[in-house]
Amino acid sequence: MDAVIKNFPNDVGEDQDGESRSVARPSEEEAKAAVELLLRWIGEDPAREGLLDTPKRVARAYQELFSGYGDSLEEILGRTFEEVSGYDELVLVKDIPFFSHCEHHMVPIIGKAHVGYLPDGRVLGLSKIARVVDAFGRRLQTQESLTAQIADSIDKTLKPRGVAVMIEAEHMCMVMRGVQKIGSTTLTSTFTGVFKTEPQEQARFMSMLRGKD
Ligand SMILES: Nc1nc2c(ncn2[C@@H]2O[C@H](COP(=O)(O)OP(=O)(O)OP(=O)(O)O)[C@@H](O)[C@H]2O)c(=O)[nH]1
Ligand SMILES: [Zn+2]
Repeated sequence: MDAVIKNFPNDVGEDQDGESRSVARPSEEEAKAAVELLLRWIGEDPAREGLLDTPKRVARAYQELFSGYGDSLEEILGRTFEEVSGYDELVLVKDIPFFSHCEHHMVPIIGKAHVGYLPDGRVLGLSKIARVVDAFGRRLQTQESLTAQIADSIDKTLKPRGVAVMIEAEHMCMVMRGVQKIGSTTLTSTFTGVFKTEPQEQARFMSMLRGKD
């Protein structure tokens, strides 16, 4: 064991029960041995030339694909600034591409996130919204949790009048295996604040998303 990483599956530093959690992290050698085992599990020979460096490559690729566990939401969302022009209308960043992995099969989820909020004096740098999507996307996920985590983290740190998040994604566990439904898309949405309490705000988000505003 060479380190202990904090696992933040559901929120900024908390698990689904609201308690902070940490898991023991194996060494890179241990991770490589696990990949070698999986190679044998699929019927491969880890000793053949083409596969000699594969455990190392996979262990490193996993570090990149799952780098979200190391991202600090406080750092990403900590820098907000006052909107001096007095703009207090909907800010919508749409079509943010992301790659995630489903927590059931550990295969890719490929999709787009649409994130909107109604400022209450302070605004976020636009790139930070895309960074939040990546920070939660680069973890094992369900689409529902991903949607809720993006909304919650922006809601808690920026404290806007409301946050609206919609995600459209294709789950490779439904495409490449199992029911094999190529082209099926899953849509999820979550609303906080006035998007929840005022139907016309939610309708405005939806029509702006569809380009009708
Ligand atoms: N709600 C939800 N379900 C998901 C998501 N990603 C994958 N799943 C589903 O998780 C379920 C896991 O079902 P299980 O019956 O335990 O696993 P399985 O035998 O591999 O299921 P099949 O995919 O039907 O073959 C499947 O129905 C997947 O489609 C997600 O983001 N949200
Ligand atoms: Zn899956």
